[in-house]
Amino acid sequence: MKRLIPLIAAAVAAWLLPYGLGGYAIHVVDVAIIFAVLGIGLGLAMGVAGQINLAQIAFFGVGAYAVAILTTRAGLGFWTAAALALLAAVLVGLLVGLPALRMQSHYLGIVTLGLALAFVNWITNATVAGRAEGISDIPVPPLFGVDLSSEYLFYYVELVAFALALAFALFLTHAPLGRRLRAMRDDDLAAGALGAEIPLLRMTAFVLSGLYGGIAGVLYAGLIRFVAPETFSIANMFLLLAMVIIGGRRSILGCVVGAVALSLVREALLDVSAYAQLGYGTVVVLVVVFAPTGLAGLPARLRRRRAAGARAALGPFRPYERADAGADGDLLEIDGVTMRFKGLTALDQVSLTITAGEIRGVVGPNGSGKTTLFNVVSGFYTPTSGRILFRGREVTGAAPYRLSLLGVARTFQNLRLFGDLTVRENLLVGLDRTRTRWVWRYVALPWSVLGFERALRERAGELIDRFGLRDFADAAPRALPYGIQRRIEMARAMAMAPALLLLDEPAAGLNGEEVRQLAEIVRSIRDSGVTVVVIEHNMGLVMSLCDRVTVLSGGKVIADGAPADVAVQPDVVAAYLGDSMAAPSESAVEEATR
Ligand SMILES: Nc1ncnc2c1ncn2[C@@H]1O[C@H](COP(=O)(O)OP(=O)(O)OP(=O)(O)O)[C@@H](O)[C@H]1O
Repeated sequence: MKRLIPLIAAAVAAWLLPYGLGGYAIHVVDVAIIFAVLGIGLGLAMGVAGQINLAQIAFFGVGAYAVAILTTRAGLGFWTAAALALLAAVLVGLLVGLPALRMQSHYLGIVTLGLALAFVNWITNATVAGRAEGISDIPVPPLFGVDLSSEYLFYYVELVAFALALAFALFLTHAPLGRRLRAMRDDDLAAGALGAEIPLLRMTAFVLSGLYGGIAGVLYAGLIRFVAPETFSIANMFLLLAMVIIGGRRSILGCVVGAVALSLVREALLDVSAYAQLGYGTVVVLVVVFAPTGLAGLPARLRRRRAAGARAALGPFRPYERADAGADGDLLEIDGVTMRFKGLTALDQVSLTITAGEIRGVVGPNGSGKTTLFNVVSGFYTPTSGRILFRGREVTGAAPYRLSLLGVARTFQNLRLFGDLTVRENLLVGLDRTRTRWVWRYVALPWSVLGFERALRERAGELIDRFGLRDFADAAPRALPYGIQRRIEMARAMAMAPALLLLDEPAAGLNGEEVRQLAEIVRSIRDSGVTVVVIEHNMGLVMSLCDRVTVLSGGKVIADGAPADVAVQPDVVAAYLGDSMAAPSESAVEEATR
């Protein structure tokens, strides 16, 4: 109920607003709402999904021009034209999203800007689009006899459309899809390894942007009933960008506040518009430098600062239940895999088999190809030659998300936690095992998404307790000590309920006690029925933990067997281990397990 009160108050205030406004003021408000819808679309692509999109103004234009052309040239009714205009904007969103499959960051910025320029060029020169003069005489949208040529009445149409658009955007960003989009923004490699279909997610971001641009375009056509190229100019794209950056692109409400505020400021500064552009530019630079998360991000920044000071401790790990009968047979077969990078052969005809239920160590000197082996197995690289079979099924070259959904989980040597997601959200990304095509439910069955989210949160709570992370559940991981981050990464990998867990140097940076706890956790994971492969430089840990050890040197397997046997093989000793492993292995074991 407490939450409903501000919502009801806002709705009543919005409903009453036109009563206090003059004719020009209501026009300004109507335009501000359109920019707010555009801002939400841009925020979804740029802020939430991290896809630079300078074509938002073109999506807006496609929506508005499609209505204009279809009503005045093809004689369609306003709402039929509006539906087709939304479809057109979504399709253009898909088209503009295509380059995002291959390129990111500033390259994507340049390409989307190019596409926006191409659109302006087209509408300025095409006869069907009315060239520089634009298209006038767009019909008044009919609505059960309500006269929508009145800007006061059109305000209510906009208000309903805006409320729905805002509610849907907020719902998306707080649901599993939004979390995945944010995870992709933070680290697309890690998100892929956790089951996110990166190409489809990028397209989804642009489709959403297109849809919101289209809605804004339809509203604009209905309100102004005239379209001309200057409305969709690059200058206005930058104004839109300024709105979203100042408001806070990562927050949907921030985008709305920025859009409305700057629309009003723009009106106030109409007489000095030449200087106003300069002013927006300066404010944007100041915001980017001093408050990169915009106005909306300020409260969170302050809160986080306070949270960092709080005292919190890692709890004990609660072991998994033992699986009754462990699986047997070969889980992973690597068959003659070679991986070449230009002139360098990182893996050379590597063959090895991982049996279900074992803990396998992979050791070797720096640069011997261990991480490359993991990258090949988890789908980051497609091997130059050779085959990989997982549970008897060929998975050579399969995308990371596919392997993740099949049951391969991994951690990273240099920790790849999603820095802007909380610890709980990091685990939730791992727990979400759905495919992106599941997104139709967001439109058709939104309540089923809410139920799914509740179930995920319950399981996240259990995982947080099991890994002793209760005190940090709602903190940002990057503020936490290294040992805790490693524990979170392990929990996130286990959230995927994998059959095979690949751990890349899990003990790096840990102290003696943390290494002991790590060994306990890995054993418990194995006892629960998960097969573990661990790359490690800490020989004591390898000797005590692993059932078998594979030694790589120069990209080749030079030994494979029980730790004690491998440690004394002369070529292993010669290649890399020397006396660090062969002689004092027992004392090292003691040290690691003490
Ligand atoms: N994407 C890449 N492009 C070019 N060379 C690469 C790439 N990835 C790895 N290599 C090269 O392949 C070789 C093996 O690297 P890899 O990271 O697999 O070794 P490693 O055994 O994991 O080493 P470390 O113990 O230092 O992590 C190195 O010479 C490395 O420079």
